Amino acid sequence: MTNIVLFGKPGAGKGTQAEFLKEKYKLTHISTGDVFRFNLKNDTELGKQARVFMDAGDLVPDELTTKMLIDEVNKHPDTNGILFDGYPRTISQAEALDAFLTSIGSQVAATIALEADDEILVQRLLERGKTSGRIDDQDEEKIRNRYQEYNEKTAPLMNYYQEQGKFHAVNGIGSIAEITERVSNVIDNL
Ligand SMILES: Nc1ncnc2c1ncn2[C@@H]1O[C@H](COP(=O)(O)OP(=O)(O)O)[C@@H](O)[C@H]1O
Repeated sequence: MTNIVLFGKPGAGKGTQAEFLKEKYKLTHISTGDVFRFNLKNDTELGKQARVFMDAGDLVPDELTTKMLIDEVNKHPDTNGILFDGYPRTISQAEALDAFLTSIGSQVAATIALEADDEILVQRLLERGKTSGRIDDQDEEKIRNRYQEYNEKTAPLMNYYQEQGKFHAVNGIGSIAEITERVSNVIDNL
């Protein structure tokens, strides 16, 4: 299994790139944000538990998120590899992911970060909020809260993966195709 973690701030383009990369490398794309939104929409028990956190732009608690993530991965026993989008977002999640992948005889092959300037990203999210219906994209204060969550809880993961020699940064500004090309260069050289 070639497991890739797509890493980046809210709005950095993880979901957009994932759509191309999953086709190109025949990977299973798991977006924790999408799984949560699906559960919210269908008003499942998980959705009910996650809603308050998501609507505020806070992270959903690790235990709930990790359980959901493992359930998703287990739905694809024969996959070539997983493209993780939005997970892990905390050190505790990264450790849980490592432990889980080790338990199935696998590992993270690489973490690829899409880098972009905060101000550009906030504008992108506000644009997306006009059409996506996502509550967390419509309010600048909630967006700023997501960046704060990112800086406090998610940014430390860069070090975590750097120490393992698995961290690769890619310039996330450019056309979608240009960025796919940059990410592909990293994957092709693994
Ligand atoms: N790994 C995670 N841990 C905790 N909460 C998460 C995780 N992934 C997604 N969420 C929740 O879902 C929301 C939306 O996720 P996502 O679409 O990936 O966000 P963004 O567009 O901000 O990158 C997050 O703000 C958070 O509340």
